[in-house]
Amino acid sequence: MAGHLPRGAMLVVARLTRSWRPRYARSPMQISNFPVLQMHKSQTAMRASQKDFESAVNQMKLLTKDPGNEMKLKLYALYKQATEGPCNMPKPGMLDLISKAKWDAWSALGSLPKETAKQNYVELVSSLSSSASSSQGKPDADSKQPGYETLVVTSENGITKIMLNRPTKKNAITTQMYQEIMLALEAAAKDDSAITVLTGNGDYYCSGNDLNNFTDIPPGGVEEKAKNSAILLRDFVGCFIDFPKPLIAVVNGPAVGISVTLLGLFDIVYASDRATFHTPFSHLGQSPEGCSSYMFPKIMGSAKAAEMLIFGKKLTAREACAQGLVTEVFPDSTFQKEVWTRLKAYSKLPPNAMRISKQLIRNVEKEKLHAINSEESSVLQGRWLSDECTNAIMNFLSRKAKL
Ligand SMILES: CCCCCC/C=C/C(=O)SCCNC(=O)CCNC(=O)[C@H](O)C(C)(C)COP(=O)(O)OP(=O)(O)OC[C@H]1O[C@@H](n2cnc3c(N)ncnc32)[C@H](O)[C@@H]1OP(=O)(O)O
Repeated sequence: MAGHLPRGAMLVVARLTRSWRPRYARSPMQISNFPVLQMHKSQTAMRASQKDFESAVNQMKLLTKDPGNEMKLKLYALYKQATEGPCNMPKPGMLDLISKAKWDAWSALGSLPKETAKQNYVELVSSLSSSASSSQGKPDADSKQPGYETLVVTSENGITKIMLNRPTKKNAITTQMYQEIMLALEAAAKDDSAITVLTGNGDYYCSGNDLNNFTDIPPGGVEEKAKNSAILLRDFVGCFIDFPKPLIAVVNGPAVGISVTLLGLFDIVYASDRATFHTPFSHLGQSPEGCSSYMFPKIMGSAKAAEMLIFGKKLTAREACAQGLVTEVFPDSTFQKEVWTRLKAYSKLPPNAMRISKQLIRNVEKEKLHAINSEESSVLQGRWLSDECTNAIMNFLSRKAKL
């Protein structure tokens, strides 16, 4: 919670709990009696109907364990979005902290369609039931994997899903999140799943590097910070280069910066027609990473790659598909249903055959990709120390500039 809400909101949002009295003192938890809450996440995504939504809403009323303030805000926001659409309330005053926290959570969902909000709500309630039944010691094959604060990682039906989970910050990637994604990929490489999926929670896929990462300066000063960041970047991208199984990006909304460049290292990229693809490196005084300086010209030709990587041209999903960066675009209203139906079918293909085919394709240029990754990281290390970059980040952090 600390990283996700303003401090003031964090302090007072605890007061939300007063009107959310846990019922565990009164009756035992009965979540396991509600089949909709035992559905797997992808199943709920595929099937979320009005009935599922209403069941999930009813189930929340019976929840006996307090899910925590952050979760309550997420559920509140999704409920409002699902029933009323985008936030239509006037922004509450600064001193009305509870209403402000709720307003922030709702408005962070932007123009997320009602249907998607409904599905996400059902999924979230389902994930609560998974962790509730695990904590009761019941076997739970599709439970949310523990140990991640910035991600929701689930494994079921042969699919490991890694979901970026900072929706109120548009899933901007913090230093902790880089580390957790690496851990999740490392675990997914070894687990029983056939395919691995990366996606985002909320209205964004990912807004790229969290620009606040640059404000945490170690005792060695900015030079040490730049050096450590370059090492982190190289290791992070290295995990994508080496990932041994089919890796699929489910781009649920706009994507910025490193979340776009990395797409060149995925095997499939499915995008909602609401998604956009933006790499504003020059605007930020930075330079491309994620092996995009090699992969983008290879995928889309050097002129189109230059337009994106040098001039920061933002592509729509359809443009990105025409350029070969995206595999297929789906209408946002049916995106989750269509994509997960497709992925579920792919996950049933023989896993070893898929793994071997992927490695044949990747091994041809794995060494080259590692060399490019090292070079891009080293160039960025220098960029991070430049005035152009420092000024751009200061502008964003002082809210003078937005993309
Ligand atoms: C180890 C280091 C490796 C570095 C690798 C190199 C990587 C490079 C890149 O990824 S470059 C791209 C960096 N990203 C950006 O420049 C995006 C900055 N964000 C924006 O321009 C906008 O926030 C937006 C267009 C993504 C969304 O605009 P809008 O819809 O108006 O929402 P808000 O701006 O109000 O955003 C909501 C909330 O999220 C915070 N936020 C969004 N993106 C970032 C970000 N990248 N870093 C930090 N914070 C971000 C934003 O500040 C708001 O927070 P608040 O509610 O004000 O607390």
